[in-house]
Amino acid sequence: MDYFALRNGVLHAEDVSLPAIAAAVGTPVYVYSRATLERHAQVFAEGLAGLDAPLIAFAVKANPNLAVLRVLARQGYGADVVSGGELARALAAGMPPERIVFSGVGKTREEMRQALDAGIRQLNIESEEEGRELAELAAALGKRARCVLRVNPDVDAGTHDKITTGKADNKFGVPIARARELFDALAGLDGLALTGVAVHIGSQLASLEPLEAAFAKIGALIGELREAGHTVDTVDLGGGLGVPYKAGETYPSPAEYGAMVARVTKGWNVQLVFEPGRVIAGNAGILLTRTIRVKRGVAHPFYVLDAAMNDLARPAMYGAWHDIVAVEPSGETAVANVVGPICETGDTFAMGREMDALKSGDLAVIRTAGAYGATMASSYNSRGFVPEVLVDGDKFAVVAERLSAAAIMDAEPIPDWLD
Ligand SMILES: Cc1ncc(COP(=O)(O)O)c(C=O)c1O
Ligand SMILES: N[C@@H](CCCC[NH3+])C(=O)O
Repeated sequence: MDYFALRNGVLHAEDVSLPAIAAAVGTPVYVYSRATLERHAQVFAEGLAGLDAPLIAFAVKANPNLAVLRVLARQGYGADVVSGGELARALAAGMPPERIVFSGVGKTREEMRQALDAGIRQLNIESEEEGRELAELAAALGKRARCVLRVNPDVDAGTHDKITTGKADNKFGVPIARARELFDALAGLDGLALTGVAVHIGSQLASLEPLEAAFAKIGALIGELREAGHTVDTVDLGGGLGVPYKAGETYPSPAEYGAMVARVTKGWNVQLVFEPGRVIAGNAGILLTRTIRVKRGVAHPFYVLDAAMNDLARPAMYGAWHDIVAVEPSGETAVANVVGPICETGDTFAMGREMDALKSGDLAVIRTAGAYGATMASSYNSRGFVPEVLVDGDKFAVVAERLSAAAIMDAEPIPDWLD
């Protein structure tokens, strides 16, 4: 069921018409559907129903909005965080520390301390140096840091190069071949309780095969570590499930993913942790925008939107496709270039795209923008930060205010010695 659907010719988010949101909040604006977030959270959890009490930790980087996190916390979700800021958000949204895991290749000492103070479930350590620093810090605080070792299985996830994380030359994790040696070095340290492994090979995966290949390598590693006398009670399988960005595309379902995981992890006898991001939030959000100008081009017209690459970076950054549709489609289609107003040629959402015809003033929607959308926004060209709205049935609320260019200027003092 699509909670972003036409009703009497007008696109709605659940029971709220998008023109009503545009009138109240202005554009561009991200709009999230609570019902969609909840359904995705439930479908993902149901996909894992064959497993013994897995921990599902939403990858906060995908959508760190506090209201969104609160919705997921209410679904029993925990959080996968990668910075002190994300940790603070997960806690503020009501995620219990025992459901929070901390990933990331460059945790600072201060962030480690924050994690220890909060008493989170585990830190996923990514190097020997990090493990030693954490051990020393925890011991000094009279604690033992619960942690797992993130390994790099050298598996090609078959996704965009910039979001592949499990190939040998990527910065993430430690080479799987060194895992045993690092367990030998770290597991005995006073300040550490190193009792598991983590793996995450990339994002927007279109196939389960690379995941299965990576998980099989983890299975072999568990045997090797246990044989060497180490405890392995936790395995964090990361996130990565892709979602359709084009109408009609299909991706592996959470049920297929869960069945594969159940088959591969049979007999592991560990607590499994999952870190889904995009599959939960991606199709739970859209970017609502207004057409500022329709400009004649050589081959195709340019539709200049009031949303730009600073609001949604994915097309400029990865050449990513997002469907773009009119909020009140006239039934006419056109072939157009869809761009933002920023002074970069890369500020382009689509080139030569057959789509709903738009004229100046028309509202349009960029779909599948609930993950890695607002969270990657900037204020480039001094456009301010895009606001966010959460819809719940027939009501909606601003859950992130527009941070205006003026508000940003307020945080930029000019030193008096420049006078
Ligand atoms: C460690 C880690 N876990 C989880 C995720 C979430 O990935 P996705 O949004 O593809 O599920 C990411 C991002 O790729 C990540 O780096
Ligand atoms: N930002 C990326 C995903 C990165 C995943 C982070 N590990 C995207 O929009 O597709």
